[in-house]
Parts: sequence; structure tokens; C-alpha cells
Amino acid sequence: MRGLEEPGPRPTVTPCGCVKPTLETGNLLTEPIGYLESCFLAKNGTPRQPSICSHSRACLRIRKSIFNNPEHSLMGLEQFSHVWILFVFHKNGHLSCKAKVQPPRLNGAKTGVFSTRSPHRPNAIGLTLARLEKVEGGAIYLSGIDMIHGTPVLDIKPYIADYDSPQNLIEPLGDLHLQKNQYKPKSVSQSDGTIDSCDQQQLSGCEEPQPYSCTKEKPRCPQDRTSGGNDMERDDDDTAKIQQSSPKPRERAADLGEESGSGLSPSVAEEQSGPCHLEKSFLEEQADSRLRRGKEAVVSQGHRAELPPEILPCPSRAAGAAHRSVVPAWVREAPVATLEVRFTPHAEMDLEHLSSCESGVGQASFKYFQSAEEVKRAIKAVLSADPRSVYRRKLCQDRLFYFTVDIAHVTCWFGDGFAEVLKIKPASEPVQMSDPTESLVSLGS
Ligand SMILES: C[S@@+](CC[C@H](N)C(=O)[O-])C[C@H]1O[C@@H](n2cnc3c(N)ncnc32)[C@H](O)[C@@H]1O
Repeated sequence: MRGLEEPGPRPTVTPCGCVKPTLETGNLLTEPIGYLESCFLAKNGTPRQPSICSHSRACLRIRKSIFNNPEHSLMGLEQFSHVWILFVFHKNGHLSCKAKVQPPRLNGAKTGVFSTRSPHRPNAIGLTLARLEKVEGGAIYLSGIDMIHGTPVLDIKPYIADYDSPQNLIEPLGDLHLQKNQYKPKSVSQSDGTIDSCDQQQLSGCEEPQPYSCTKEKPRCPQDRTSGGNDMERDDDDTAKIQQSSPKPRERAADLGEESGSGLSPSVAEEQSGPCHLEKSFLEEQADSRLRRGKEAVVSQGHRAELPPEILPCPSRAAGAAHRSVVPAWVREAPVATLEVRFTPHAEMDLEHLSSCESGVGQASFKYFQSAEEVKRAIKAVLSADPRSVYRRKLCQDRLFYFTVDIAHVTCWFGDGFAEVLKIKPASEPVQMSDPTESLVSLGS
């Protein structure tokens, strides 16, 4: 019998060594459906997950090269409040990636790339759940995004809680029994079928995806485009070699993305958005687990560590957990507390000046935000989550940090438990194009 890893037709390799894309082998030649126009100009300061900055805004125009009538492809989408955006991490700099990465939440420790939201992954594909603000012609307007300006978008799919959220899945009991009997992971038998080692945490609150609101704010959208390019780079033995075939839970899970750099706990945590209908006995069980975990948590600080190699039974497959989503505790246990964000009087004046420029003719104007207050909220959200890499946080405490939100180029510094905005100047960097059919427009003054 032919295994799944060896599918029938092999990809055709051309004389130059390129792999000819074929759908059956999964060698897909992608063509972006559009390039994101985002309020974040560069990776620095871009939220690590969309939940960090709900004010962040973006616009995606479907390219006419994909559909003659882009608006046809968006028909009906306005009935959804949230959408999944599949995109390419086009500014990764290279296409190879490592099997183990260091997500910021692990404070320098490593874990398998597929247990993180690291941008550095074999196919450099990102997945973001964004709020759909509005659909207008062939464009969609989004908020709560974590992608930079110029990001090539591959697909849009509606978020459907019934399908996309485990606690909303309703399976007949019979199916559940069948699944349990059919799926016997090796790891469970190796640990005598118990899940003791996968301690679970019941988290407070039951956040349901927010219902669609008709009182949506009107985001703006620029015409700009940014180009992206990928350099090929070889990595070590532990690195996947990539062949390029051609040219809501909020305030959580924020640092899953890899840093090209916490405490480790073998425990797992149930999603905060998890079921509101948990039985009392389970809740009590979790309270005990929390107490146990307090004693058991393994904290590695200041040195690199790896996740323990033991094979743990997967918590989502444990009996009775079919409708709960579970994440490791490190996802929730941020290595740093939320920072207080301050603005110096000078920075406040800068922002005022920037917004007064906005009303002036021919001056800079906010492209994604409607007021200085909104920009301020976005800056606060970004900084309070501490956007610095582990390296910067640990070794460069007193250094300046820069990032751009909309047309505001922000200079700040980090102190003990706070971030202070020192300067806000108009961003003047010209935005490069990705889509050669579009005209070059500069972002900022
Ligand atoms: C950790 S990733 C998570 C993205 C997505 N939510 C996911 O889970 O796949 C978010 C980070 O990717 C980086 N990023 C965003 N857009 C990018 C792009 N087009 N190319 C490379 N890196 C990007 C930014 O530094 C941002 O903080």
C-alpha cells in the first residue's frame, strides 16, 4: 500500500532544478489574492497576535488579476464578523526554518515549530483571525491584525465558530465513542493511559466570539503597496530545506511567534474561550490541578532550555475533553507582566501636532485611524504587551525602540515595568510596491 508521504505523481523537476508545481503533490504555485495595506509598516512593533491590538487596521483589495470582478468573490462575506486571513510571511528574509524555535513566551527556551505561531516555518504561511469591519466593492477592511504593510494574502475564509471553535462542536455521543475507540495514541499507552502528567488549567471567563456589530467604525485605507522579497538561506541539520517553486480570545497567546529567540511548564491550560458548560466536578478537578501545578511548574530563567522530551498524552484526546480546547500553560504565562505605558509631554505634543497636521491641507494624515486618541490607544496596546525580543528585553534594557503605526513613527524606551514614549514624528519612509501593476505611493508625508 502506498503511504501518504509517497503520493503517486512525483513533482516534475525541471533542468534548472526547480520543482514544477502540481496540485496533487501539494507543490502549489501560489498567487496572492492581494497585498495587505496595514497600519504597521515593519515587523518591529507589530503585535505578535491580533488580540494584542484590536485597534490595528488594514485593508485588502482583491487583485483584478485574480478575479475580473473582485467584488463577486466577496459576495456574502459581509455577513460574517470575523475572517481567517492566510498570508505569507514575506519579510522573513529566507525560506528555510528550524525544527525547534524560541517563542518569546518561552523566554529563550526551545520548542517544536509546529507548537508555535512562529513566522519561521516550512511554508512561511501565517494565519490570523481578524475582525471584518466592512466589505466595500472588491476590498475588505479589517481590524485586530498582526501583519505588516505589503503582506501577500493567499486566502480569506469566514470564521465560523460552530466549525472553528472546539467548544462549539456538537458531536453525537456515538461518534465520540467511536473516535475514542479508534484513536489510541502510542503516547497514552506508554503512560498507562493516564493524563496525570498533562495537568490542566481551568481559566476564568468564557469569551465567546463577539457578535457582529452594525455600529462599526469606518477605517480608512491607503493606496500604498509594499514589496517583499525572500532570500534563500541554508540552515543547520535541524533545518527544513525549502524549495521555492516560484517567484478570539483576547490578550492571550500573544507571544507564540518565534524570535530569532520562560518558564517551561509541562502543564496545559484550557482555552479561556473554552466551554461555559463545564461540569462542576471538572471545575473542581481543575482547581486541584492549579494548586498542584503551582508546585510543579518548571521555570527556566536566563538560560536556554528545551521542552522535556517525554511523550505526553495529548490532552485534547483525553476522555471527556473532546469539546475543550487545551493549550500548554506557557502560552498563558507571559515571561513579562503587562507594561505601563507613559507618554512624555513632548510625545503628547508631537501627537497633537501630528493630528493637527492631519486637518491641514497637503499635510500628513492618518490613513488607518480617525483620531490621535485612536493612534494613542494603538501605541499603548502595542507597548503594553512588550514587543521587544527576548534578547532586547534581557540585554538591552535601556536601549531605544522604534516602530511605526500608521504615519506615526514612535520612539520609546523601556524601564522597569513600563514603556515610555519619547517622540512621535511623521513617518516618511516611502513604501515599496509588491504588486507591479499598482502605482508607487509613499506612506506618510
Ligand atoms: C508571531 S506572527 C503570528 C502571525 C499569525 N497570527 C499566525 O499565528 O500565523 C506575528 C509576527 O509576525 C511578524 N510579521 C507580520 N507580518 C509579517 C510578514 N509579512 N513577513 C514577516 N513577518 C511578519 C510580525 O513581527 C508579527 O509580530
